Amino acid sequence: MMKIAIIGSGSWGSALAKVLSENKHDTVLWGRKQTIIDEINQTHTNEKYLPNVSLPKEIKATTSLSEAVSNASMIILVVPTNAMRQMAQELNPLLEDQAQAPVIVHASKGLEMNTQLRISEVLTEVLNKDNYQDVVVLSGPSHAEEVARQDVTTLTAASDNLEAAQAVQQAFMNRYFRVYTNTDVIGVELGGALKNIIAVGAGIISGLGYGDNAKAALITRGLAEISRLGTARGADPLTFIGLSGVGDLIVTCTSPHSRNFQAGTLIAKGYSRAEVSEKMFMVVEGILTVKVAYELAKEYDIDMPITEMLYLALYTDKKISVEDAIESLMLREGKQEESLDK
Ligand SMILES: NC(=O)C1=CN([C@@H]2O[C@H](COP(=O)(O)OP(=O)(O)OC[C@H]3O[C@@H](n4cnc5c(N)ncnc54)[C@H](OP(=O)(O)O)[C@@H]3O)[C@@H](O)[C@H]2O)C=CC1
Ligand SMILES: O=C(CO)COP(=O)(O)O
Repeated sequence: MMKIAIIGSGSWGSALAKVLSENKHDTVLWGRKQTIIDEINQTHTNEKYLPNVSLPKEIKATTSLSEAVSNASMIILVVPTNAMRQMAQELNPLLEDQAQAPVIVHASKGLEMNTQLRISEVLTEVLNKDNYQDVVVLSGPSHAEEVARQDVTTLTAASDNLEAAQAVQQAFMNRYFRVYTNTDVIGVELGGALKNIIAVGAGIISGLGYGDNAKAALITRGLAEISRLGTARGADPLTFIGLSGVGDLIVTCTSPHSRNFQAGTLIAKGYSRAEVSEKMFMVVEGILTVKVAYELAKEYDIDMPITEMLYLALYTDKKISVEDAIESLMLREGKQEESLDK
């Protein structure tokens, strides 16, 4: 058993802390809001982010980053993608004097705005490489609410160093939480980040009353465009038919638990991007990732028609209605079906 620090006491950080504590690890959960930290310590709940869940009383919560990471063998970052750089900068000096360099894990899903970097790229860019062992990505179809009630869940731990991925696998595995390893970090991170875009689209078509045919079309063609961009960025195409690809697409595009899906239903009701962000108090990564993916698609000259339509609807004043966007997707030139070329 080891000390594991979880950085981020939102839905996913709290659910992961619950799993690790149930696995008897010395689990410390860091968050920036004293009220939430006090609630976790005193009533063993986090009603804002994980309602109606009893957390193990052994979880120690703190607002002190140095207390959280001191002597931790594993540090798991679970803050929104665009807070990762800042968190890594704050972690850097705290890792200087550790007796043993920790494994760094992240379990978030997005691409950094402005730099277009994957989260592991941000972490390796910022963290002093002498002060940590490896970076591991934990991803896959896993709603926090379901993990918290011990529903059967499968994930992927990916790292360039298989042994580091195996360490994460061992820390988390139990009768309801099964972890596979993978060495395709690029594919696992891109699958997790880009599926959020398609989940926003799924929420939109559901909100507009389209049926299961449309949903299946969106998931399948969404997977095709995720795979095209992913392989152009160096991912193994097979990764996209794994847990962090099609697995996560299925879970987020078909579930009302998904915040990205919920955001899509609000867009279908006519709310603007700013209004949706305001109404959803939890992080909706897909709305930001649309912009980054659109820019990458242009840069790499990749056809990503669903992403492009969402970008036009959310980020431009073209005033394209969702119905018009769907019609224009449907009426594009007829094509031959294949997964990677067009
Ligand atoms: N929820 C889920 O089921 C899953 C989520 N994920 C991914 O995990 C990541 C986190 O999501 P999730 O936990 O659900 O998000 P939530 O919205 O539930 O929680 C976000 C957490 O991040 C904190 N936070 C926000 N901004 C900052 C910042 N600038 N610096 C430090 N902390 C900050 C919030 O703190 P505060 O309360 O102080 O604002 C809160 O604790 C996302 O990338 C998401 O895609 C992955 C798998 C499953
Ligand atoms: O990534 C998730 C499940 O695997 C959670 O998705 P949402 O952020 O859309 O809720």
